[in-house]
Amino acid sequence: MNQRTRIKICGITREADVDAAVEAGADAIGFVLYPKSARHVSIARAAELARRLPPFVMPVALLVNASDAEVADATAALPTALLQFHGDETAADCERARRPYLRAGRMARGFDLVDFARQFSSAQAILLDAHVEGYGGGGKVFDWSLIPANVPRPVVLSGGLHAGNVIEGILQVRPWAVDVSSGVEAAKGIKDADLMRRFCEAVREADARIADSET
Ligand SMILES: O=C(O)c1ccccc1NCC(=O)[C@H](O)[C@H](O)COP(=O)(O)O
Repeated sequence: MNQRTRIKICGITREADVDAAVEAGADAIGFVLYPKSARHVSIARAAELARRLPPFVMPVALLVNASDAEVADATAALPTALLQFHGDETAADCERARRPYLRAGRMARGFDLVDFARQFSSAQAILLDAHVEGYGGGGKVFDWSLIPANVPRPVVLSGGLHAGNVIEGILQVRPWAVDVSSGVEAAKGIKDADLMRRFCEAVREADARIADSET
């Protein structure tokens, strides 16, 4: 049973936001390597920011339909990073990286998440995001009732989360982890320390309610 919902804060571009996210309680920090994103950082910049992370806080390198060369550059520059494939990558594409990875699934009515999770059986987890233009980071909540009970991989709940809805999301979905970007921002790529703190506090509140309900 997942006693503590892990927290990923994504789209970090500044040193102060790395430090504030860690202080707030993030378990993982996402760096968007997708050039078309407003939260994009270069591989070198992501490596520079990742060097600020203390032990036990994981960097996540986020890729969208990157070339094998780009993936190789990212894994060389970020040797401890978990990869997150957030485009149209196949399981073979993801596995060629030979690195633990998350695979994003963009939830929409008719999307067969169980089959998708079976396809990506080598993924550490499936990150469930809303189906938005530009692949991700859209700040949009999807219908959590679309998530079946029998997903055969750990689930990361994502898409439009914030301090005001994450408790409900955790109680309803019971994910392994939650992921947030827009919901803790002052502007795209500019995180708000107070919003990050409140988000992580809300996740702790959800975990406490679950623990109480099981005693
Ligand atoms: O964050 C982006 O700009 C982005 C762009 C393209 C693909 C993925 C992207 N982010 C991936 C993430 O893991 C986000 O945290 C996730 O989509 C949730 O974002 P939000 O709904 O803004 O919390």
